[in-house]
Amino acid sequence: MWNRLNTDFVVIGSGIAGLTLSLLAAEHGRVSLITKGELGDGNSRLAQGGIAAVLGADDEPHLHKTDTLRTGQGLCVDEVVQVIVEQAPAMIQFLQDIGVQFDHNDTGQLQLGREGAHSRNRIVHSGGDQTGKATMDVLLACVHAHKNIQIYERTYACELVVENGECTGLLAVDASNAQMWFCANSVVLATGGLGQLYKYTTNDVNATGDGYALAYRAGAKLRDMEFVQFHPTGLKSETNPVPLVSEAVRGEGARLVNAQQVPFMAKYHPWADLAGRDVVAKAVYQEMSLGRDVYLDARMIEKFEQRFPTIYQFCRARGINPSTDCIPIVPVAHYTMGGILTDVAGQTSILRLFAIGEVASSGLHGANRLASNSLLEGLVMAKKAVERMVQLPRLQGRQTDRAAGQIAPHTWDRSASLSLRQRVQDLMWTHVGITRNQEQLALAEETLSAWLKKAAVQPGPDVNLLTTALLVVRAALWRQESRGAHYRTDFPDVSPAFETHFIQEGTHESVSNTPILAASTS
Ligand SMILES: Cc1cc2nc3c(=O)[nH]c(=O)nc-3n(C[C@H](O)[C@H](O)[C@H](O)COP(=O)(O)OP(=O)(O)OC[C@H]3O[C@@H](n4cnc5c(N)ncnc54)[C@H](O)[C@@H]3O)c2cc1C
Ligand SMILES: O=C([O-])CC(=O)C(=O)O
Repeated sequence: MWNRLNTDFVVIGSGIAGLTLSLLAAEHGRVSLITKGELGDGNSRLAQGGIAAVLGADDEPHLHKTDTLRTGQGLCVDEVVQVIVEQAPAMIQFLQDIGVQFDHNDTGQLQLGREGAHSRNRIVHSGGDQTGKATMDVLLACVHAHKNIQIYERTYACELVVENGECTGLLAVDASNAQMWFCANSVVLATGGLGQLYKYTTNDVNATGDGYALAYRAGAKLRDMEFVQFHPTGLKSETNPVPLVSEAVRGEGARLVNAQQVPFMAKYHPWADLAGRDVVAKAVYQEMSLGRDVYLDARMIEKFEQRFPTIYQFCRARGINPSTDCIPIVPVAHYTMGGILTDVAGQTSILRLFAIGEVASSGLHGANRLASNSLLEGLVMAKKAVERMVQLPRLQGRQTDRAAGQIAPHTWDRSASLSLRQRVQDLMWTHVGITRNQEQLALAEETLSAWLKKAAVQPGPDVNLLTTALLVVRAALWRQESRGAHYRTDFPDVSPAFETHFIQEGTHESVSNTPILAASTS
């Protein structure tokens, strides 16, 4: 039996987006905060480079906006970019007010770093390359201290409850398999990305893309799922996740070199090592396809250990000293630009269902995300969503037992089976990776569909994993061009005919067996 719990806001996910939203919403009512692992798990605490915000004397919001739009290659939503870059300095101030200590220079000003495709220095960071951890530690302390926030750790969000076109709750199971039905005035998906669909990724093990599948099954619209960003500089390693070597290292002067220690990026782009992430990842991939190993030469960076302590430790653990050795690197799956379609306040296509952070497609990133715009998006969209949610008329417990009753209680395995996860990761890496083509994608679609058919007998994480993988593949098949992070070897150029979005809309009826059929463009 689903055990009914009444609350005002249900928040799924405890990364930067979920924690910030919980804190702000808790000023207006009771928050139930649900997270798959321990509080604060996910990608946010791994963030290295920092948070982009216009704070320098030579910078202006319109420059940050221009950089974001250029990098997104025609698919950003202007209004959303405008709002997010304008709100950025206020959100940095918010973090400082609650206790986050950003790094300062000798004159006491915030130290502003540089990353790819930014025309100005505008990345604030903390502890050198520990921005995610430093920010999350403070947010976690605030959330723990707030009496209006009830925390549910090791609890897996299974299914959204939709009644009469409105999202009225969530079904979840905890580690003891207790089945909870959260009835709320609004439900927020802050479930992060899908990097774990890929064999090589920087993403936390929890980033399995559950939120996309939940939203799809509830009947929500998803946009631009083909755009998965590959970071050019994962530290060459067979571990999961692969450690990241931040783009900020190139911002401090490091250069990509071949085995002969010759820099090569200038031949690919005028901005060389600080070109957009898609350009650099593709260049590294091309060099490697010619059988050449690629390295990052960071030997010129003074006091590397102080500026990048995390990366320094990653390297030292593998016998590399960044001050004397070049660092072997590989491109790895890193970020999901596409996601659950939302407006500028995180409202999805289903009333009372919100999506914020990496799981959302707010329109900030388009076909390719500008570095350090993601933590920023999570912060701003958390604020915007709360402002909208508190205006909704209250449901006041109008949820009917029928809604949850439609979904039979299950014994949920809370993690996808290991062998299936590995098979999906291998398939996605080889067929839906940095480059893709019709043949590879068609085979991936066929294979994933067959696996999904088998898995759908027992709803759970396997179904979510496969559903999300299929959403990526279907979108990649549709986009017969190369734009941003999506590179089709059979359609290598940008096509004006595809300067548009790909929308996949779930059907609410598909709640237990997930046929992925409906798709449209807008
Ligand atoms: C190594 C690395 C470095 C990065 N560096 C930067 C950077 O410097 N600057 C920047 O802007 N961006 C950076 N990014 C990207 C950025 O960190 C993420 O996009 C961002 O943190 C996402 O925040 P989020 O709150 O949306 O999701 P996450 O922080 O990933 O949190 C998702 C949460 O949802 C929970 N969850 C998922 N599914 C379920 C479920 N079914 N039930 C319950 N809970 C669930 C997870 O457990 C987790 O708590 C980096 C990413 C990585 C991986
Ligand atoms: O540190 C990095 O390179 C990662 C980063 O900024 C981002 O993903 O925005």
